[in-house]
Amino acid sequence: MMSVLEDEGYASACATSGRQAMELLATRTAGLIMLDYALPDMTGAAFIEQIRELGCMIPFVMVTGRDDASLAVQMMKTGACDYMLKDTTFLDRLPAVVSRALNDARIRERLQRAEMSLRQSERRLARAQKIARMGSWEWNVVTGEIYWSDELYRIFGFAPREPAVIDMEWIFGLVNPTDMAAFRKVMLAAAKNAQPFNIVYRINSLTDGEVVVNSQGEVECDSSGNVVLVSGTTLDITARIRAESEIQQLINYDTLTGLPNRSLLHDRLKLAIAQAAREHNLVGVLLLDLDRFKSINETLGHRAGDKLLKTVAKRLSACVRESDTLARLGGDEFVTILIGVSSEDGITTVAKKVLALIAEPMYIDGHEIYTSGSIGIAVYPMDGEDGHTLLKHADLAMYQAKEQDRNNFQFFSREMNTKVLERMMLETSMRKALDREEFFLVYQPQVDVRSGRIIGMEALLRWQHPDMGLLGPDKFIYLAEDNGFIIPLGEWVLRAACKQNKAWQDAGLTPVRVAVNLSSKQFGQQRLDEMIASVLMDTGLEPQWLEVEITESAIMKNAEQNATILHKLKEMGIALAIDDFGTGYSSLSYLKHFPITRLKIDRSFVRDITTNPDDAAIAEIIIAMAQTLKLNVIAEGVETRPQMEFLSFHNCVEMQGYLFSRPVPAEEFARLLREGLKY
Ligand SMILES: Nc1nc2c(ncn2[C@@H]2O[C@H](COP(=O)(O)O[C@H]3[C@@H](O)[C@H](n4cnc5c(=O)[nH]c(N)nc54)O[C@@H]3COP(=O)(O)O)[C@@H](O)[C@H]2O)c(=O)[nH]1
Repeated sequence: MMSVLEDEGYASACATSGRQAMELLATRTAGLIMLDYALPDMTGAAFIEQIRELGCMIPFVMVTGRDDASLAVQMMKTGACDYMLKDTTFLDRLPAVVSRALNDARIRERLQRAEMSLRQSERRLARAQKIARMGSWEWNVVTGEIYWSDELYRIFGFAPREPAVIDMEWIFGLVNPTDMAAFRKVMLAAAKNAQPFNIVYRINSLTDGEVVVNSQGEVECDSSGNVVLVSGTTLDITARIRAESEIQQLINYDTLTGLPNRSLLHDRLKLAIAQAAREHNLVGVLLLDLDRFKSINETLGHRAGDKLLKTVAKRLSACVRESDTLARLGGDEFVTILIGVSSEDGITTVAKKVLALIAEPMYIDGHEIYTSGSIGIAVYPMDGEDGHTLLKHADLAMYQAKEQDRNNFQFFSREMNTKVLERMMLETSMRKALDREEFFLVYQPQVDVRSGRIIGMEALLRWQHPDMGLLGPDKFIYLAEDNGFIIPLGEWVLRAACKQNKAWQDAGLTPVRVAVNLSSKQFGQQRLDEMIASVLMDTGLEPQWLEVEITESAIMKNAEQNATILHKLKEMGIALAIDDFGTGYSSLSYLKHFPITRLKIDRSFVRDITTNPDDAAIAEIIIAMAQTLKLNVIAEGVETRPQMEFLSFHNCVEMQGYLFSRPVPAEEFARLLREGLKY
C-alpha cells in the first residue's frame, strides 16, 4: 500500500497499532489517515475519538476486511470521509480514493474557513452596530416580511427577536405620535415611489423612553420597476442630539440665569431690527445695570450675589412678553429687546415696571436685600440702525442714568455721545497725568475767628490738563473713583500734602494741621492705615498735624470695617473730620461709634444761614451736637461777614471759606501763613 501511494507521489508513514499511530501524529503532520477498522489495541472508531479529543481534525478513510453495509454507515457516522473494502482491487482503487478524500478535505476546509470568516464578519458587524447604536433592517414589500438586526431591537427597547412577528403597522405604533405621520409618509413613499430617504424622528423605546433616531433607506426594484425591498439603517442619535443641544445652550445661553447671552442677544437684535424695518415699527433696547451690585457681592459673598442675579432674571422675565428678548450681558447687566412697539411710551412703561420690580426687597440667605437699577434706552431706528450701535447707545444712556441719580432710566441722546467720549478721553489721560506731574494741590486756610489766625488748611486737588486746562476735582474724582485710579491718586495727594506741611514747618512757619480728603473708595483699600503710617514716616510729618476728611455717607458705607480703620488712625494721633456734615445720616449713634474730632457744617447750610430759618436751625443743632459730644466744629463755605457773625454768635469759631481766602497755591499759602489773613 505504501509503495502504491509513494508511486502516486504521496509521502506516507505506517503504524501497526493505535498507540503507535498516535505517537506518530505527535511528531508529524498528515493530510489523510488510512485506518484499519480493527487495530490490535483498539477499534478504529475509538482511535478517531481519542485523536479528535486531542484536537486533531485530520480526515480519515476507514479500511476493513468485512463487506458490511451497516458497518460502513457506522464508520461514516464517526466522521470518515470514505470507506474501503480490503479486497483484491483494493490497491487499484487506493490512489483514486486517497485523491478524492484529500480533495474533499481541502474543499471542506475551505468551506469551514469561509463559514468561520462569515460568522466572524457577522459578529463584527453586530459588535459595530452595538457600539454605533445602529440597527439594520429590511422590508420585503412583496411579502410584508420585516427583518430587524439585533441592535435595532435593542434601540427600540426589546430583546433581540422578542416580538415574534413584526409588521409595518406595529412599527408605526412605536414612533412618537408627533413624528408618526411624517415617518409613515416617508416609508410608504419609499415602497410606492422607490424613493430613498433620510429621516430623523423620535421613537418611544420600551426601556429608554424617548429616543431620537436617524433612518436611512434604499430601495430595490424588480425588472418592471416595482419596489420589492426597502432596506437601510437606523441610528440612535439621542446622545449626539443631546450633546449638540448642550453645546448650543453653552454657546447661546448664560449658565447662571439660563437667559440668552450676548451672542444670542445680537442674533435676536438683528432679527428684531429686520422685522421692525418691514413693519415700520420701533425696537426698544433697555440696558439695565444693578446699582451697588459689587458691594452686595463683596459683603454677602458671590453665592448670594449669584442668587440675587437669578432673582433679578426671574423678575425681569415677568416684565416682558414672550416675543421680547431678555438677555444677560454678563456681570449685573441685563438687556431687554422690546419688539412691536409703536411709540416711546410703551418703552417707558416697561422701564418703569422693571425699576419697580427690582426695587422690591429680595430675601437671600436670610438677608433682606434692597437694590435698584439704572436703565439706558436706545430706540431703533432713531438711535442706531444696527445692534452694536443700539447697545453702545443704550450703554451710554445707562451711564447717564447712573450719574443722574441711580434707580432711574434715561433715553439715549446725541449729546451723551460727546459726553462719554470726553469721559473716555479724560480717563485715558488721567492715567498718564501722575507721571507727567500734571496734578497739584492748592490749600485753603481754616481760621479761628476769635484770633483771626490760621489754624489749619485743607489740601484740594487740581489737574492742569494739557488740552482741557485747569480742572477741579468735580471733573475727575468721580471718574478716578469709578476706575480705581483714586487709590494711587489718593496716596499721591496725601504724600504731597504731608511733604508740603513738613517743608513749611522745617522752614520755620507756624505749624498747622493739614486736612486731606479721603474718598470712600480709599476706605475699601487694603491696609489704608499702613499706607498712611508709611507716608507719615517717609515725609517725617508728625501725625498730630494731619487730619483726614471723610463724608458721612462714605463712613457709613462699610461702618464696621471703617470704625476699625479710623480707630487705628486715631491711635496713631491723626484727627478725623466729618465732611459735608448734615447732608447724610446725621445720626447721633454713629457719631459715638467713630473716633471723630471735628464736624464740618456743609456749605449748603451756611449759604443761606442768615435768611433761611431751616438752615439756621440745622446749623445751630449741629453746633450744639458737637458741643455735647465734645467735638470741634468748623463751618465751610463762609463767604460773607453776616454768615461769619451768625456762626460765631452761635459758638462756631472755626471757619473756612472765600471770605478768608480761596484755595491758593503752595507759595501763596506760605505767604498767608507768614503774613496772616486779611478779611
Ligand atoms: N477724594 C478727594 N476729594 C477731593 C480732593 N480734593 C478735593 N476734593 C473734593 O472735591 C470737592 C470739590 O473741591 P473743590 O472744587 O476744591 O472745592 C473746595 C473749595 O474750593 C470749595 N469752597 C471753599 N470755600 C468755599 C466758599 O466759600 N464757597 C464755595 N462756593 N465754595 C467753597 O469747597 C470745596 C471744599 O469742600 P470740602 O472738601 O467739602 O470742605 C470737594 O468736595 C472735595 O472734598 C482730594 O484730593 N481727594
